Amino acid sequence: MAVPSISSLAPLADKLESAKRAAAYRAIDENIDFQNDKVIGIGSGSTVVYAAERLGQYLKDAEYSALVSQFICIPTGFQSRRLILDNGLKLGSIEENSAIDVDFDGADEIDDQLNLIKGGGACLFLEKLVSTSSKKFIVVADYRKKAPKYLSTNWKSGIPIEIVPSAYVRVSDDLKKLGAKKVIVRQGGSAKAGPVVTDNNNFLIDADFGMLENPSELHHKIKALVGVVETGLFIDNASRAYIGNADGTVEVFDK
Ligand SMILES: O=C(CO)[C@H](O)[C@H](O)COP(=O)(O)O
Repeated sequence: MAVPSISSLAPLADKLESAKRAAAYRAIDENIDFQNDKVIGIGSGSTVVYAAERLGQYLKDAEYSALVSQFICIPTGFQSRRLILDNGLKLGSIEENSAIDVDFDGADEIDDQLNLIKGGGACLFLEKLVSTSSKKFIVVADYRKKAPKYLSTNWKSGIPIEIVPSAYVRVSDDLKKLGAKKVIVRQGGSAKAGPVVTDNNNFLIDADFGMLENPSELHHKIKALVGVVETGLFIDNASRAYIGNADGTVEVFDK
């Protein structure tokens, strides 16, 4: 079955979903070198679902099938592992494939320098490991994610930070000393009594520092705290961002 052209797709009932799909499909179409790429990163969240779906469509297309069936796809957590398997793609590990050709992932917010806040889905550590191991990191997102200028303008939940569980009190105190207005250990809510546990058996803190004029400096200060595994600030990492709009158009931003 031939890969359907984007212009031939019927719009989805939900405009937001159509925007995510348009961004993710175009990102896959324009950023994979089918002859030469071998290792593909597949991130986490609701937008990258469409990126995996698009790659699955290429797998079913006789023209691409032999090449795509040889692609090794590297996941960023449990959800993305399922996306890879459910679309018939070959699952690999970062241990065996530490050099990735191109990675596709979502974002919680994107500034005008293509710095990102990530970790809304609790997968930030593996997302950073995979994206920083990739020659190209392509962000796929909908129109709600573009910050007018600075990060933490639209994303109000704070910066997600993965921490070693036993350090949660110490890190919370240290984050307040760094200027955080609000620090929360992320809770499972009605789905789990107690903190969210990441795919790496760690906890997450969401720390609200207000609007971020210098996300790089803040990232380095947080990263230096004892007990911090990684921050959800992705600085100077993304190569390009595809942002889907409600009217079906997609904007592309380059680093
Ligand atoms: O960082 C993430 C998970 O840790 C996701 O990529 C981010 O939350 C974006 O998700 P969505 O595509 O659902 O908006």
